Amino acid sequence: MEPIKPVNVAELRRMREAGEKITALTCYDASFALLEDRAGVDVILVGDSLGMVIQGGNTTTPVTVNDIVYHSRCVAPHLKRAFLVADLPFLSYATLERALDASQRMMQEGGAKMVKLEGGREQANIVEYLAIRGVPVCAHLGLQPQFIHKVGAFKVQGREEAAAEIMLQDAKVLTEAGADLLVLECVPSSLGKRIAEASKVPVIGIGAGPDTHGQILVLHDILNISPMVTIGRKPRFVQNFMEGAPDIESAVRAYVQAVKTSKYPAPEHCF
Ligand SMILES: Nc1nc(=O)c2c([nH]1)NC[C@@H]1CN(c3ccc(C(=O)N[C@@H](CCC(=O)O)C(=O)O)cc3)CN21
Ligand SMILES: CC(C)C(=O)C(=O)O
Ligand SMILES: [Mg+2]
Repeated sequence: MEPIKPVNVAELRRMREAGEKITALTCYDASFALLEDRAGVDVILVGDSLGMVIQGGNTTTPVTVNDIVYHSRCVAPHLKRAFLVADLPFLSYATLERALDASQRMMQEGGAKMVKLEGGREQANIVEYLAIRGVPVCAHLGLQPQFIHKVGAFKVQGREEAAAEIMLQDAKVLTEAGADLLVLECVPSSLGKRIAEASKVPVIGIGAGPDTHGQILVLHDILNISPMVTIGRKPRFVQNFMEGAPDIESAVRAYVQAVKTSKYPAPEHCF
């Protein structure tokens, strides 16, 4: 049997070039790390969404660096192939020094291979500061849940042409600063397509339409057990992959297959 080749930044770029969709999913513990890795998920994110699906809050604001490090440590040792990304939580990258300290912990203690941070061109100096020191960075544009208390609600971003232009430029500035990956959340499909085509690095979408280079969803959402879908309102981009699946691993495999074959997202999941 051939040894398993771990996914890295170069492999993600190759997949984009080859037109192979990148599959990504959040994960917070060992059992699901083993399951997702086995199911062929390419990118695994220890997301600050854990504030909602693990801690039961309404926002990601209370999540700390310790929380992400703890869950990354639960996940990292069990991945043979998947590429592990850790979210930098609220205010953990408010200064260059804090961003570097938090990233050091994510990589050295948590075992993450990349950190993710929210925001546009205003974060470029932080992205550069990390990238030139060997910290791979994923930038996160569109809906930025860490801005919920300033914005008031989780809603679609970049609907106006002026806002779309700014986001396109942000993507360019962030990749020029050294970002190796982009997450694009809750934007019209037309803007998802424009940013994906213009970007020099792979773009992974969530509610960003079918034309990004990959898709990411929150694990508990595809299993239909997150408070947001059972108690609250289900976001448009969420699909329940437990429907028709005999068990959890089959549901995760169905998600991977649906992304790889571009069956997900369907028009009803897009803005
Ligand atoms: N369980 C879970 N799933 C997620 O996808 C998720 C989290 N938690 N926590 C962090 C953020 C918050 N996210 C959200 C939360 C709500 C909507 C939402 O209700 N969106 C409306 C948009 C309405 C509009 O502007 O038109 C929707 O209908 O999808 C979207 C993303 C995505 N992330
Ligand atoms: C939804 C993804 C992109 C995320 O940032 C998270 O899970 O925290
Ligand atoms: Mg997040």
